[in-house]
Amino acid sequence: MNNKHWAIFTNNASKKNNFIASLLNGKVSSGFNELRNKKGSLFSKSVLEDYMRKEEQHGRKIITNTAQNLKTMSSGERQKALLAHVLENKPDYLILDNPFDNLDIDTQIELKRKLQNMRHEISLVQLISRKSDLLPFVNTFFKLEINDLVTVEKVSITKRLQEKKMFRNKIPPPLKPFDFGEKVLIELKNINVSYSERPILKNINWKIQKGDFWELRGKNGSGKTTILSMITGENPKGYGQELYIFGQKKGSGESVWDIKRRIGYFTPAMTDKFTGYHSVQNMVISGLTDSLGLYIRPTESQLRVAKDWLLLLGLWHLKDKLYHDLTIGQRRLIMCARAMIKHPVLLILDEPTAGLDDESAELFVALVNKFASESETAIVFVSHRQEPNLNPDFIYELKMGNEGSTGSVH
Ligand SMILES: Nc1ncnc2c1ncn2[C@@H]1O[C@H](COP(=O)(O)OP(=O)(O)OP(=O)(O)O)[C@@H](O)[C@H]1O
Repeated sequence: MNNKHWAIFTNNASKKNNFIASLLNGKVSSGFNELRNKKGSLFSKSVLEDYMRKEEQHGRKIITNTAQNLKTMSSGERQKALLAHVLENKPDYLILDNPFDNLDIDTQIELKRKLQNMRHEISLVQLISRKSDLLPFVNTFFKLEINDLVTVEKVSITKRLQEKKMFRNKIPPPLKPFDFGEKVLIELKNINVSYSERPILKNINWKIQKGDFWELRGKNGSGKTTILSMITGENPKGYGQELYIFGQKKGSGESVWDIKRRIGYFTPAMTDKFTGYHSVQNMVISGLTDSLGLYIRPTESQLRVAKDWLLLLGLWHLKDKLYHDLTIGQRRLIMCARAMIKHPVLLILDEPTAGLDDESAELFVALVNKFASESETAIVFVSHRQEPNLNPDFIYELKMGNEGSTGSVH
């Protein structure tokens, strides 16, 4: 049987959730008649997050019968667990919301192969924001313009944005000078980590110096998040090891506050989930006060530097709008500016382009490149996407092995 399969191209303004809910509730739009009265399942990040919340609330595993809970699994391990779970219910069709986000290249290939193999048994509806993710056997194409489905011909790979259209101004300088004098910011010497006797990291040696721009690569489960939690001082496995964070050995009485105030951290979950009601301008300024959202009256100089950032991003006209009312792409840029505004000693960007459409991802990467070249901040950028325009100075790559992942510098 030749099933019909759909790709729905979304951008950051598309109301994906409305579409998904209607389809699953049997309100089938024209163009999807084959799915009428059929049983559908959803494979998405928000479904995974729901299960994670439920596991925590009920204190037991819900979709797996392994010893490990979803929360401590790597993103790739979670995605695999969810796919197995949604297929157990034997749906007639499966909605896949950006299924390749957060997956390493090999796991993406494996998932593509799996979906290809089941294309005769099950119909697939792929919601897709990066055109390079398109499943090759999909035969029907739509675009979701806010709430409206528009038929499209197979969309060609997007045109590149004109460099000159991006960010003409310089990165606004910090209000206060850089506050760490030494060259070496972070040093991991022969770091080993294992969980329940399972080795994860083996003899990791990594030095991050002032102004370095690093990309951190590695397959799902190779230990990238574990390394980041070492750098931010949050992982207790760092005790007793040769881990130096801003000059201080882990466990030598260092202040968590001192570490945190020197690090700008950006991850999409924190952007997309933020629920307070703050103006765009205040969200940017809150990066100077180490709060998420502004709870004090801003000073003149804070207002001035926020204006420069918003002008740089081309979002000055939105300064009084609620952060909530922006598109996802705009929110990510604002949160990235929020993390950069004080020129932290170290900026960590954890899968920052996941879920963005091609154009927004390109804009985001251009902002990071510009910040790297015009500031003294060191940057660690973690991504599976291998963003084509990212310009890191070095790549730190984790390679998985039986005794844990080892690292190398390129
Ligand atoms: N608290 C924990 N208890 C048990 N196992 C853990 C814990 N934290 C992490 N792990 C395991 O350590 C391994 C490395 O996880 P980590 O999240 O660091 O990988 P990652 O490289 O960030 O993966 P991904 O790219 O999929 O996010 C995984 O196999 C994970 O299941």
